[in-house]
Amino acid sequence: MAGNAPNAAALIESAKKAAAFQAVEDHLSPTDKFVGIGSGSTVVYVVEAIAAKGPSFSANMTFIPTGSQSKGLIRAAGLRLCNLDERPVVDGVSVALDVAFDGADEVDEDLNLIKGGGACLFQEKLVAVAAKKFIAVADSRKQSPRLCTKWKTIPIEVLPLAAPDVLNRLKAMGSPNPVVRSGLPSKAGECVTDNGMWIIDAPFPPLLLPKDLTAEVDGNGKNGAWEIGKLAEELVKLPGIVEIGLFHGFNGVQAVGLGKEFQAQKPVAAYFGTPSGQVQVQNAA
Ligand SMILES: O=C(CO)[C@H](O)[C@H](O)COP(=O)(O)O
Repeated sequence: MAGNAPNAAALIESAKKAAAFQAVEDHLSPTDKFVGIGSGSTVVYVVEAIAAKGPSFSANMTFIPTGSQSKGLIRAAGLRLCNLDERPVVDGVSVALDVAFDGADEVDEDLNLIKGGGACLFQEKLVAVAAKKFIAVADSRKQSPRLCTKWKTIPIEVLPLAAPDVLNRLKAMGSPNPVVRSGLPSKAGECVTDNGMWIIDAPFPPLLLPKDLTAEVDGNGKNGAWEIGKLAEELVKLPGIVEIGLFHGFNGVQAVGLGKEFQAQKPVAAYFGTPSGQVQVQNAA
């Protein structure tokens, strides 16, 4: 019956679906009020999983999108939509999202992420940091010990006017061949984000974790090796860069202890579907 065996693409789709359904089952509580919905092909199944719970489950929930694809998914599923800047303000502060679900391009062993393969990284980061709890969903190809191992470039959202200077600066920082992402095959010219910006894909050698640093290896890029936090710090300082696709630092649970609510970029858990139908969960330590 080999002719009836699912092909590789179908196995990947079912892996994404399994991860999304399990993540929703484990992390979406019936009492949640505000829920972030990310972008990409795996998040489609997150919305499917929520819709499958029936209208009464989500009747008191409001869904916050990370871009136009995500907005369309929320609307098509008949869920209540609210833009990030339109959520209620209590005691002078916009209410936190109870949970946000999003895909990822690569996830390292400390739950740092590369995002932006779908060019939605800026709003994705805004939604992630507005959530008490951020959950990543992916298929197991995205699991990696260090970022820039499998997904070899960091997506960077830039003001178009600044792109030539940012490209030069990235080269000076050790990125061998950063390029402005093309919109082809669907759009001639550059890929334009939901925010009217461009994306630069900047290759870097595998990124170090703080625990990789030693007296000999300080992770500041001088020997080509950047530690994630140091690289992120340098990149966001560059004029013209609007946001970067590195999600790093601490997660929502740690943020409360640090008094840094609304600054947590990392997920508290990542769900990976495998081609064999299993779901592997990587929880924050
Ligand atoms: O960051 C993203 C878009 O900017 C996506 O979440 C990421 O590219 C993963 O997408 P997919 O689920 O299709 O693999």
